[in-house]
Amino acid sequence: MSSNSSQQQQSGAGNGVADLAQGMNRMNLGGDARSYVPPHLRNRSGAPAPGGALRATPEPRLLVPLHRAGTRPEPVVRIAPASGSRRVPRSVSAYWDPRQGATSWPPRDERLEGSLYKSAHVATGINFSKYDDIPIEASGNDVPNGISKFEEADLDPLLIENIALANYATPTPVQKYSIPIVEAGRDLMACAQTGSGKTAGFLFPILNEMFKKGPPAPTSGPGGRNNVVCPMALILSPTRELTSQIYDESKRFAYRSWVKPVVIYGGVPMREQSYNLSRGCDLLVATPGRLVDMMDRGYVSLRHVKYLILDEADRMLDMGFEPQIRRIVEQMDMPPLEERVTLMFSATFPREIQYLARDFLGDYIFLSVGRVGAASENVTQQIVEVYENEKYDVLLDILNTEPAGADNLTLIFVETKRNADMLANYLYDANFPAAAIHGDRDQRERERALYSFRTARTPILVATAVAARGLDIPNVMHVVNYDLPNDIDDYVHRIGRTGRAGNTGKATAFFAPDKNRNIVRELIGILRDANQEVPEFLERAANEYAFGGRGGFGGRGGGRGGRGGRNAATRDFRQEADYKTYTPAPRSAYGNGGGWGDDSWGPPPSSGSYGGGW
Ligand SMILES: Nc1ncnc2c1ncn2[C@@H]1O[C@H](COP(=O)(O)OP(=O)(O)OP(=O)(O)O)[C@@H](O)[C@H]1O
Repeated sequence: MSSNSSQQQQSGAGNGVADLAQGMNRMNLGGDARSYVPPHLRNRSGAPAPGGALRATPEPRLLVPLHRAGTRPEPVVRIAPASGSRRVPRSVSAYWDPRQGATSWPPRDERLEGSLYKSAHVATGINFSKYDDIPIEASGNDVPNGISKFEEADLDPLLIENIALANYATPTPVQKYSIPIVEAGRDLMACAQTGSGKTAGFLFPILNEMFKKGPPAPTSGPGGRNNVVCPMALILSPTRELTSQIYDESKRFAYRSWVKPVVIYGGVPMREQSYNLSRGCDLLVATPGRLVDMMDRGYVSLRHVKYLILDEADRMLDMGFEPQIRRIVEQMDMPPLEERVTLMFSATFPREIQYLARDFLGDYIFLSVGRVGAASENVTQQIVEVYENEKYDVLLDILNTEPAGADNLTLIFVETKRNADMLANYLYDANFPAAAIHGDRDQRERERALYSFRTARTPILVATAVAARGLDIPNVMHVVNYDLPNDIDDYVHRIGRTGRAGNTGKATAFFAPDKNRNIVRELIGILRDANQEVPEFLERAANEYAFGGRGGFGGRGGGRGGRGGRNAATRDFRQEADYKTYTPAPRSAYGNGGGWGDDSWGPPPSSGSYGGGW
């Protein structure tokens, strides 16, 4: 491609056994964890003797962070030598010389590699190469050429090694372009289908730049404070689980480098997170609410941020999050947009959000892989007409016909937290081991539910929209929309929990004619775009809705695919004729029916028409 606008789960009472067993495991772990003293802290006063009696962990004090203010970074031992471990205690400065760059890498650690690279990787499926057939459009000024292989990019040798360890042979389309775009120092708004590798699409280029450029020169902390951590890259994402997943991915690719990723999110005590921060943080992965808390308490400063990434960017700029994002980006100490690289990624980018996003981006490149807001063609979609009172029976039929199991995890979406708990309980009582995840469960319960789903102890997970975006869970073969969402983009993200990385999957949606007519036209658009069958009852419902005087086709903004549709056909809204004069509809006219806030903060919806939280 050349330049210039180129075409180119609460476990209910029923599932208590699995939860209890796991809870006990955790309790044991917790006890061990409290007695454990890292080797480099042993022999300090107050530390228990190895094997000694448990004692309460003292409130961790802030240690001197990597980017200590006012001095050169002190050698900070990042990996403590455990007896019998092959890890060698070395300081960061032993691997990084400001004049020569990386001088050597720490030795490989097979045990660590085993946990970093084996457990999380989803095998790429038969349709992986088909990603190459998806049309790519990159628009903006001076669009850099894409790459076709990782080797073509000027990647740091350590990153290449880590990519090989992850078994990534070829870049996905979004990665082919994001790498050179970031290398050219450009801002990016990237829209690509669910499961198509967007996470690596932003991690690879920012880690690459960080590996090459090294840590920033230390400067004084705000107000002369020197115990504030100043990450060089900040990744924001809407949910705790997704944030945690991105952190895991960043550890894989930052392996053996000087870059230390840290994760912070709500729902868990701050103490451990602030302790982790105090040990140095170069790449921070956060939910907005917890980040604001940490900044207000003076743990974090953003003044060294060179790379700002909004994953699920359309969600991050939606009404529930926008005020926090503005605060973080515009009202704290983050460098202005000319002095940082800002990247936004999602599978959906409504026009209104593209409009808003301009406030955070410089002269950005818009990259779309396939149609903006389209569902992955790797997911076979089936829509079933079911009235509310029939849903449970139809679900049992499905589960009896296609039993969920270790290789066939089934994810069921419902609209309300209460229904999530109730349905999981009913299923459990009917001998279908199910867990539930939603925003009213505490974080430990949420993690337990997700863990028991991933490990197929409960191969059915009933979820609210909290699990709709970004989660990459191997072997999710079937997504059931027990309740359809009010927002078509939520539908696209939900069904995108299956059919990932070139694998195929199946999605079944219960269309309730009495409730779901508001998204019928957009749903038809999604089905057609993905070459799926459109059932006759849907066409009929669309016609009835159109002539029933209920706001006309498409509801908000004229419907998908039409001029002015939310995910406009013309993709980059800057290419539309009315771009200069365009002003979005009042914010109350759109948004996300699924919920609000980062589930640790945020105002409740002011309008009764929304889903009432995750
Ligand atoms: N180049 C690659 N080669 C092989 N597998 C890859 C490659 N890039 C990503 N993957 C794998 O593809 C899966 C999906 O990637 P990822 O979670 O980044 O998708 P996504 O586009 O962010 O999806 P979503 O829109 O749902 O957030 C992951 O299991 C990841 O490990």
